[in-house]
Amino acid sequence: MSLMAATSTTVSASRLVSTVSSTGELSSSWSRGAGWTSTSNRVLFHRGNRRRSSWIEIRAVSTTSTPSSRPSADQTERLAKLNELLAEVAKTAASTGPRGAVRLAQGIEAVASIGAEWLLQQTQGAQIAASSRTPFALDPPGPRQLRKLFEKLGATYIKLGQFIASAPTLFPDEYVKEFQSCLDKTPPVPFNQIQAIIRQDLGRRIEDVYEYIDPQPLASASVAQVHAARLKESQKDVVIKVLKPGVEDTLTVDLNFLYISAKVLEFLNPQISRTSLVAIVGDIRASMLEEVDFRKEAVNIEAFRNYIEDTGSTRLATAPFVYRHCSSRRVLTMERLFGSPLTDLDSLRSIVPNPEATLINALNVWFGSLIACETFHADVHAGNLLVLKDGRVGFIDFGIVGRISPATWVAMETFLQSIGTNQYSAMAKALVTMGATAETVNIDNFAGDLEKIFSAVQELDSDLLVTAAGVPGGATTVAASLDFDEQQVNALLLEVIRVSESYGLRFPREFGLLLKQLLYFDRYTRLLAPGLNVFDDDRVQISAGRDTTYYPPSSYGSAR
Ligand SMILES: Nc1ncnc2c1ncn2[C@@H]1O[C@H](COP(=O)(O)OP(=O)(O)OP(=O)(O)O)[C@@H](O)[C@H]1O
Repeated sequence: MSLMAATSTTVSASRLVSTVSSTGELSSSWSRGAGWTSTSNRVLFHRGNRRRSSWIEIRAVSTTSTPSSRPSADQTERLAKLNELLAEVAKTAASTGPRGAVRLAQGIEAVASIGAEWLLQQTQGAQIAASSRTPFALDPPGPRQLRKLFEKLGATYIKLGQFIASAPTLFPDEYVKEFQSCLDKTPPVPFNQIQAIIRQDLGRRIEDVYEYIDPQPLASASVAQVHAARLKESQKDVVIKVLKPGVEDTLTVDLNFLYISAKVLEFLNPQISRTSLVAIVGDIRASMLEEVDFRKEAVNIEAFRNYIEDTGSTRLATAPFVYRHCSSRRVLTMERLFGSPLTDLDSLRSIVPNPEATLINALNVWFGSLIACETFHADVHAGNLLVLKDGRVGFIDFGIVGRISPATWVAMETFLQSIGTNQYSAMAKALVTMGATAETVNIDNFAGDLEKIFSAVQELDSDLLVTAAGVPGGATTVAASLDFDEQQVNALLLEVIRVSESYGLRFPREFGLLLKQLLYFDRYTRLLAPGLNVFDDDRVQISAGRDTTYYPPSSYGSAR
């Protein structure tokens, strides 16, 4: 294929026009005067009109001399790929429409403000260095700036940040660690906008469905806002989770952008395609779209409720009943659970004198759901596990769920049992089964490395117990020590993954999600029931869904 044949395509979209001339010059322009032009070694970005315009030029500097002006087969192929990519960019940009331009402006503003902050810090650093006559080294923008940028960019990027934090099998350590603290607290949307969404989605007058809705939200995060309410007919107390306005638009634009970025990255660095970047983007896309469709969350909640009923454990645990007649894609009306977060030790002790039984039951119910339900609750943190006034454990927020295949679960089971019994060879074999690899792994060496990691954990445990014991019963202080502990959990998870990867293993994302949840439970246990070892206690049924025995809270002296 000749160069000209490969590049003589014209791509057009409603607003963005991208052309490739017969001389090989590629150009693109928006109808309002912005655009870009590229030749083989130069890209010019243009913005403005005839009177005022500005150009940015990016020049490719070749480090090797070109022996001949005839393109090689490789170059021709890349040019053809570039052409395909441009066609895809144009198509995606067109489908994104004017929302894209607005979002682009927001993006530029966010980048500029984080950039300015970074520049200020560097300038201050340089001034201090100059006055103290010490050498100054520029601190390049890194994970911290990216995390702050994501927080500024809102919903999609905050979720993306949380995805990165939950996927140490896919992303580098420093980013996984930094994104653990990606804040998902955004100012509430005015109540009249929330009412408008409820009205539109339910297609009824609010006063016909609800006795009242508290205008003051219970919670407001980037994607949803939660309001307490009461149903009109049944007079039941409920909460309404409402998708914030504009979230879907932002998501469409941002996901398109992510998709294009993945494509561009793959084009620029073909090595990347080997790490299946597009598959990762697909995973991100699917999990985000699931989280903003509350009908999916309703299905997850109901599956969990059915499982609780089928296993006869309704006296021990619950999840909110979903009121389907007043729920939709953007509105989720569910039973309001009154309780205290599992980590609020003071309130917890006033409800259940001995929290150990409550915790064991929560664990057994959750383990059981891993196999019995199609999805498992993959976001059981302090705020999403409530201890209700009657002593039951309430599971809320089924927005993030994981799926685990039976094959992975079998290996996971062996892995968990080996943690409890310190059998590192068994642990190494289980990890090799889960992490697909064509290489032959030296099990003895791998087991030795794992042993080093897990012995370090024993030391962490004693640190944690001292922290917890030194607290004079205040819930805030206990929560603070848990925050600290979260970092340790993540560090341990990252360590297991890093060592495994050094043996050529790559785990599915579900492994990371599952292991992280288990480690959290392990940490909670050490606070709430120091005598219990999650991984090696007969009362904890890791063998999910098989002969699960539940322990009546009375047998451990707790009140219900
Ligand atoms: N069924 C419920 N009963 C009582 N309170 C609830 C219920 N559902 C949600 N809440 C309250 O609303 C808060 C936010 O709910 P939820 O976690 O479902 O939303 P979210 O937007 O996914 O928040 P995040 O991801 O930050 O946890 C909860 O922490 C809890 O305080």
